[in-house]
Amino acid sequence: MSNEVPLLAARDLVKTHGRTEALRGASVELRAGEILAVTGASGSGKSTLLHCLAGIVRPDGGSVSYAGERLDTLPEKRLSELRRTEFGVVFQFGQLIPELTALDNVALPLMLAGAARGDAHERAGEWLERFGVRGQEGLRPGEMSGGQAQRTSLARALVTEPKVVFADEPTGALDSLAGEQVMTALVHTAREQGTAVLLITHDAQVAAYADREARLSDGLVAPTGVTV
Ligand SMILES: Nc1ncnc2c1ncn2[C@@H]1O[C@H](COP(=O)(O)OP(=O)(O)OP(=O)(O)O)[C@@H](O)[C@H]1O
Repeated sequence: MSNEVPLLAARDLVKTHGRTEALRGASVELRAGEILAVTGASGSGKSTLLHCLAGIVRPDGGSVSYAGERLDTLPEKRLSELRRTEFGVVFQFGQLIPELTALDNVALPLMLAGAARGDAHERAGEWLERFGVRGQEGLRPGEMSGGQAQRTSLARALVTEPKVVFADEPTGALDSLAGEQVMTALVHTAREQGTAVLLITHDAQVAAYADREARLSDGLVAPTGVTV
């Protein structure tokens, strides 16, 4: 283990959904620029861990710190600002806005951050090009292939140049070729930008793209992180 201060750290996280203890004292760290795969069986608590780390859900116990700041106790206003400026998220089913074109979907986070429409569109176009979604800027998500839509989601997650991208099974709905293209694009861009990635997957081939693996089992992270 390095002595470097982690960018994001969860300690002894507990989260209960009704009677289900999704997390039972899970601890995990993510360093700046690191790609960490969180793996584990279905129901082991992977998504719940991601939601707590990304400040989407507050844990019932334990702590989450981002760059030395406690997220779990942060007022909602500051938390949503942090999510908007420092974090990007990608889910299994892209979750693009179906009524908006690819260009507008990617421009949206910039406009929410105050960018003018023209500037936001220009940068969104550049990011779509980086992710190989060239010439499809005017398509709506339903008119794109799964891989194109997911690469558009990556562009949307990275367009604000966040410090951390949270990716929950980003290839889970794709065939293996499209999945490889998505992972290659994500890893390449994260390395280039120095973006840390918390990648949830149950697929060993996807986990192999990461620097390190943390395995969840019944709401706990296995004692030693496995290096891949
Ligand atoms: N909103 C919720 N309400 C009730 N139970 C929930 C909720 N979210 C998660 N759970 C339960 O908590 C446990 C952990 O779920 P979680 O989605 O975090 O696991 P996971 O490892 O991501 O699973 P999968 O790989 O199937 O997505 C599961 O037993 C799940 O059924």
